[in-house]
Amino acid sequence: MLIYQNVTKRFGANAAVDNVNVSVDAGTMLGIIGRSGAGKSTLLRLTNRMIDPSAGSIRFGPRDISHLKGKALLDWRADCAMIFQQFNLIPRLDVLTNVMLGRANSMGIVKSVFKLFTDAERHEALLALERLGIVETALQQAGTLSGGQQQRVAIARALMQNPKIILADEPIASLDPMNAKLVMDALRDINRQEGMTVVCNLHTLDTARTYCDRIVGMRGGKVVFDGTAAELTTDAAREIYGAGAEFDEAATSTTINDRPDETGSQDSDGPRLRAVGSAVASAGG
Ligand SMILES: Nc1ncnc2c1ncn2[C@@H]1O[C@H](COP(=O)(O)OP(=O)(O)OP(=O)(O)O)[C@@H](O)[C@H]1O
Repeated sequence: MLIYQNVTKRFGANAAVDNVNVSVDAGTMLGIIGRSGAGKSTLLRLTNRMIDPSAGSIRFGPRDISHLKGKALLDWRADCAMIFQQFNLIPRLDVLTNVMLGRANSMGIVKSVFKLFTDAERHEALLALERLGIVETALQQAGTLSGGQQQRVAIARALMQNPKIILADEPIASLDPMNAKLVMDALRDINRQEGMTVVCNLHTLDTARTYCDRIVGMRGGKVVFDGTAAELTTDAAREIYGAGAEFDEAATSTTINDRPDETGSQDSDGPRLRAVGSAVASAGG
């Protein structure tokens, strides 16, 4: 279980995350939504402890991860895989090596610098790539792959880390709808197959609705919605994104929806809400 208790992060006078209280059951696929600047990335960076909270605590199972230092902090970062919008691969290295670098935290800096991987690790990395449907790219330079392929390499690298939780910071924001769907399908598959907790920042409301068991909506650093896709009503979406936001249907190009029956029947404003999510994201970010 992941528990945020009165978590605040201030940058000067600005509370980027403002007294957040959320408990996430193990094995949940959690989506965090909100317009640009709402505090989504800050919450993830607090979770993997790239930054320290100004107040409050974050617990993962029995560990209070908000005040870890030294080896305990390194251990937590190894347990906590992070996927970024811009993939963060090493473009000149081949795909297989990039995936095996997921082991770097546990194998030590010297071994990873000299790329001293075992046959078993190579095999495991190939299996991860196969699972992601891109094993044929194993010997290509990572930088030559499409964005969607690179993000799947990043997911394979995360799997190689043997994490206890995956944090994904807008993993599909740079991808076209088809690749976005492949990446979200992969994250959901890992969540379902391994029972792995996945926390995913998303720009688009419809993606959160389609893929997430639970959705947290942030605005101005605060949690203003916490519920299921079905509970995310028109009013709740307005509260998250700001009422009366002007939007243009043409800005809704990043919608993905592989469960049209469910999302289409939840309420008659479904397409409009999707438009609000995408348009606000486009305008703000
Ligand atoms: N390192 C920092 N120094 C100062 N202010 C910061 C820093 N990081 C974030 N902020 C501020 O904190 C607030 C929340 O930013 P954050 O990046 O968490 O929002 P977000 O919801 O992830 O936005 P986006 O969707 O655009 O990524 C913003 O006002 C931002 O300017």
